[in-house]
Amino acid sequence: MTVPMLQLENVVVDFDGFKAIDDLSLTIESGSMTVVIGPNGAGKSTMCDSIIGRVRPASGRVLFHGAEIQAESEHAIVGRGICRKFQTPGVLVALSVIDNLAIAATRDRNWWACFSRKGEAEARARAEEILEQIGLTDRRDTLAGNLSHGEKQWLEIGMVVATDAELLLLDEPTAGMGASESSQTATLVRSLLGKHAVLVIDHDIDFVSQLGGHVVVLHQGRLLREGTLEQIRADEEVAAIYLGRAK
Ligand SMILES: Nc1ncnc2c1ncn2[C@@H]1O[C@H](COP(=O)(O)OP(=O)(O)OP(=O)(O)O)[C@@H](O)[C@H]1O
Repeated sequence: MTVPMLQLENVVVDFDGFKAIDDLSLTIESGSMTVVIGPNGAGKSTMCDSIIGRVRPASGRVLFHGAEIQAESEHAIVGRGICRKFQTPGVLVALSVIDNLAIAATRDRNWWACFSRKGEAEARARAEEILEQIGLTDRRDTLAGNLSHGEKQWLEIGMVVATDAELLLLDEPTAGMGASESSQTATLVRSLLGKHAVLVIDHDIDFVSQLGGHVVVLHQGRLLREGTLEQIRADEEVAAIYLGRAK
């Protein structure tokens, strides 16, 4: 029997008696796409926080390739190959696009990073590849601070990709984007699958439908439903608590 890449087993996250995550179990396979939706306060960000070690579950387990990681430091979890992009772009605004990517590609995920930095040439080559993948070739030498909001988001996705993490967590990658940029983002995120597994949190149902992944609906910290978007859309309870409300 093969061990799934990531498993949440009965995870509970408790903030002073309030269960932000309540007995959540979830499996993510290598190379796959999982899209997490749910109303405000459903626990989506807290779920990601529990995967990357930012919050500690009160009970339950988080397993990466079968190893328990719920008590590990964020640093150790990044070292295992899990990397998160936050909603707000965190690019280095005074550096060019290519330099941002090269720095991200240089960072060695292992704890001895300072002794074993990837070769400069290797990192530059990887940065050029990613530049093309994120569609910013013609912005190569532009300072990141001069990019549009959408371009910054793509650069940051590129920086997460440059870490070569196996599991990428993308928290609202289309925040602040228009329809055309969102659609390009969906194409970019889909292009990452296979080499990476991607977990996306997003509110925008058009974007979710363009991603075409396995959809998980959280509600009050619990897994309400999971399935294809079509199955989720057809579910009356989901419509009542989430899709109906979003209309
Ligand atoms: N550090 C904290 N201390 C106390 N309560 C918290 C903390 N972090 C989150 N919560 C609460 O936990 C619940 C889940 O929050 P969370 O941010 O995970 O939801 P979400 O689904 O990501 O929401 P949104 O879509 O609005 O970002 C909310 O009721 C929130 O107020």
